[in-house]
Amino acid sequence: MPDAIDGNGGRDHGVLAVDMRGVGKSFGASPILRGFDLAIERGSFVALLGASGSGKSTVLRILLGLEDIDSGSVLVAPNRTVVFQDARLVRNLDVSANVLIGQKRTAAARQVAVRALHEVGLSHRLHAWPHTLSGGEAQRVALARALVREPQLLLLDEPFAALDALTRIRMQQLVAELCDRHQPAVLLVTHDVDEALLLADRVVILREGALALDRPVPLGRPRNRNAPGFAALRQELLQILGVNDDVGAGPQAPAIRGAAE
Ligand SMILES: Nc1ncnc2c1ncn2[C@@H]1O[C@H](COP(=O)(O)OP(=O)(O)OP(=O)(O)O)[C@@H](O)[C@H]1O
Repeated sequence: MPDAIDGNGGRDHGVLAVDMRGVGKSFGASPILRGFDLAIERGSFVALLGASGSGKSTVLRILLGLEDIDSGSVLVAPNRTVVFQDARLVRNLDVSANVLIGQKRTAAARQVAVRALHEVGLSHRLHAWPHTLSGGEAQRVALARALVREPQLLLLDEPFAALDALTRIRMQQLVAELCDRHQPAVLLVTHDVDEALLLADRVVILREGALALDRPVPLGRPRNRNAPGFAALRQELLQILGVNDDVGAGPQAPAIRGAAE
């Protein structure tokens, strides 16, 4: 288990929800994290990008206490919760009971659940069964379940990856609103550079076990993809991730065009 941040340490922990220093982690002979550092201030939204297999989910699992580390130190806010790519609802519990999983089901708790479901736009589905929900609705329930815990740290592991493009946009807007209102610290793992830039105060990139970039996102809110500076930031991140997002302009394209002219 990582140690809990209690605000009494020698470092300035009172303002941090996450403080990972020099973390090393291997699976067998494969080093995944090598001297990985990440600090997240309370109330701050950080997006973690990186190639597939670079170790993003491993970072989240370490913060959840599901993986031990080999070296370094990890301090984390004790009140933390996670939303995964799939909502992980319990099939034989209705929506409001799913929101209250692990909580005492008092009348006051039920009121909190109703309020949270209202916040995510699901007041009309309080007693629905999980199998009757769309993917977007199920993720809203997962968000409501996270909200009722009033986490100091909200971990989001590609929470929109399984949703269609339009639902994804709506969910991004919802998460931006909820985080603005509740102000948890957030660590969002995503493959989507636009999503990172739309939501985060800071973007960090994991490469070869360490941070290849730790960059503030100097865009106002609410945000959209047409904001001045958005496109330039997007290019910068794609370049560091080693991605060229031109479609149809591979190395062959000019020669083929030339041959046809
Ligand atoms: N329990 C485990 N045992 C052995 N190897 C593991 C284990 N968990 C993860 N790995 C390996 O560690 C590496 C990092 O995995 P991780 O899931 O953290 O990457 P990721 O950046 O989240 O990837 P993706 O973007 O594809 O989800 C991968 O090579 C993975 O196969």
